[in-house]
Amino acid sequence: MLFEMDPLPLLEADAERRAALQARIDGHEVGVSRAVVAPDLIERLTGWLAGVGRASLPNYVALTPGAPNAHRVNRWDERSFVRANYHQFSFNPWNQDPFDVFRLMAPVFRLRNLLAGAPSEKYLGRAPEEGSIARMLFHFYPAGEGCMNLHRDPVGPHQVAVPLMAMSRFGADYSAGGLVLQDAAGVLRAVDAELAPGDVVWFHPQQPHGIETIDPDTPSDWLSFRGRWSGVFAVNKLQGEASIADAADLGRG
Ligand SMILES: O=C(O)CCC(=O)C(=O)O
Ligand SMILES: [Fe+2]
Repeated sequence: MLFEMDPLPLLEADAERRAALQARIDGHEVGVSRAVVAPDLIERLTGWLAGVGRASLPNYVALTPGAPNAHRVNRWDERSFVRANYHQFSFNPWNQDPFDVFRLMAPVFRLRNLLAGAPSEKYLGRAPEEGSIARMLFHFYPAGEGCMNLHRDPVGPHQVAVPLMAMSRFGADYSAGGLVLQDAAGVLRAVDAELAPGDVVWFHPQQPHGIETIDPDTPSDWLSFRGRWSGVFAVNKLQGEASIADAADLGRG
């Protein structure tokens, strides 16, 4: 169900290619950019995050200017617009880290902005723009319990396409559940089997999507870090801002 996209540098350089890509995304087709980050680097990054996840006390940190990067555990947290079970590791552009994640992920954030008609570096500076900032979020869905309800994300000047990075291997790290997207005919389709760590899928924010429970028959263990990682290239409003609409939870599908 995925279509292969032009390489990111070609898309960044060519408005016509971007328009053709966005037309397919608007039609609820799902594109994929292959090997945006090398798999061995993904493995080092997720290994580091798992260590942070085991050793740090999880916290809910409000998104305010200068907020720290954070590790949060979300277990059906009613404060979330979309109900889910996962570890979240959030990175804000004003903080630095050993992997230089915003430099590593910059080509994806730039294309995300250009598709939305925004300057390529928007939201990536040290200060918020329109009350919003780019955030690199790493989500870990533990086997046995990790999931996210089906939902639609808002469309606006900040986004017309959502990029998500695969960071685990279907069939090796887990063998059931994962990312599902509703196609134009209304059928839910699983895509993880078609992805390798470091691949990025691009889809329309209003296209219903979610994470089906990872290996639902496995006893869950929030500290083993057996399960599924993904990378989310987000633009989020700061606490108290109304500039961006909220996501809409569609339940368990
Ligand atoms: O964690 C994922 O891969 C999906 C995240 C998502 O859809 C969202 O945060 O809106
Ligand atoms: Fe989403």
